[in-house]
Amino acid sequence: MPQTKRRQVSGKTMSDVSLIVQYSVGSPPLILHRRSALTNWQLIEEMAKLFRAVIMGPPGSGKGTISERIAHSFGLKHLSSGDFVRENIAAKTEAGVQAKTYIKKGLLVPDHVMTRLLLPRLVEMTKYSWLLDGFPRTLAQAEALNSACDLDVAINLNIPLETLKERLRHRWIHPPSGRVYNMCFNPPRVQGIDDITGEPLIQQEDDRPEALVARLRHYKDVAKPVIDFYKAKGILYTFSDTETDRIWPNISTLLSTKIPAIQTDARCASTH
Ligand SMILES: Nc1ncnc2c1ncn2[C@@H]1O[C@H](COP(=O)(O)OP(=O)(O)OP(=O)(O)O)[C@@H](O)[C@H]1O
Ligand SMILES: Nc1nc2c(ncn2[C@@H]2O[C@H](COP(=O)(O)OP(=O)(O)O)[C@@H](O)[C@H]2O)c(=O)[nH]1
Repeated sequence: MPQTKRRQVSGKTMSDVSLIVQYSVGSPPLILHRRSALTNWQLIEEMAKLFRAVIMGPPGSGKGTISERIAHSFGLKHLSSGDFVRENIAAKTEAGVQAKTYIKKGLLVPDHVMTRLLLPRLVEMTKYSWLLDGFPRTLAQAEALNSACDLDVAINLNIPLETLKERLRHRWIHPPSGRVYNMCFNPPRVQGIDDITGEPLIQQEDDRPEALVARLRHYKDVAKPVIDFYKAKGILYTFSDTETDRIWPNISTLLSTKIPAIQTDARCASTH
């Protein structure tokens, strides 16, 4: 698992060896004394509780930007539904071919195609902690996800309409990778050019203010039941502000209380 680096301390016998488990980048390492190899390995597997979260919010609310910060600071895998869709389209999988027909028309991919495309990818991630960005967008997707795994946290970004319009007016993307820039907030090194590949950036048609109002109306309709679903589960955390840099410390504080809490539980278990 990416945030859980295990290494054995050398120079000791197998029955005496300690394991150092680091749950997240920068977190204090948890040292486990290995009295009996088999039982403690089993214990460690149980203790290595994985962290699973989703991030929701309207277009332009900063899901991608904040997900990158979370992934970087807490060592979680950032799973983007948009990236999965693009990968499947590029690989011409059956779900990818179907998804492409909807995306070309500027539509959301239907739930059954989206879950067929995404859930197998989550199965590949069973050993990792992750943050899922862009899924679920509908109640049907939230229910499908719920039957596949237990979530620890659902982050909900609540950003004023005028801020969304302003951000998307300045959003430029690199379509093959999904990399996102903003001419004010995080501009590319050379205007209109992707930093990594040197390829041209584009502005999406549906980031125009006229298109955004319709997208937002649709978002509100489909997101409300998802938000209610996570609220009822007691895992919903909503953040409201106009600036990512002001939201970020609050999200960071929330996650640092959640991720070490798992570590503390594990430490208790190791002493019994
Ligand atoms: N959970 C989903 N359900 C349905 N369609 C999806 C989902 N996730 C992605 N898609 C499809 O893939 C496309 C690209 O997704 P991506 O999240 O990268 O961009 P987006 O829709 O412009 O999101 P945002 O503006 O919120 O960043 C979407 O426009 C949509 O057609
Ligand atoms: N001005 C400004 N732009 C931001 C801020 N946070 C994110 N952005 C930009 O706003 C746009 C939308 O952010 P993004 O992360 O793509 O949002 P998403 O659609 O929810 O994934 C991108 O161009 C970001 O670079 C912010 O606090 N201020």
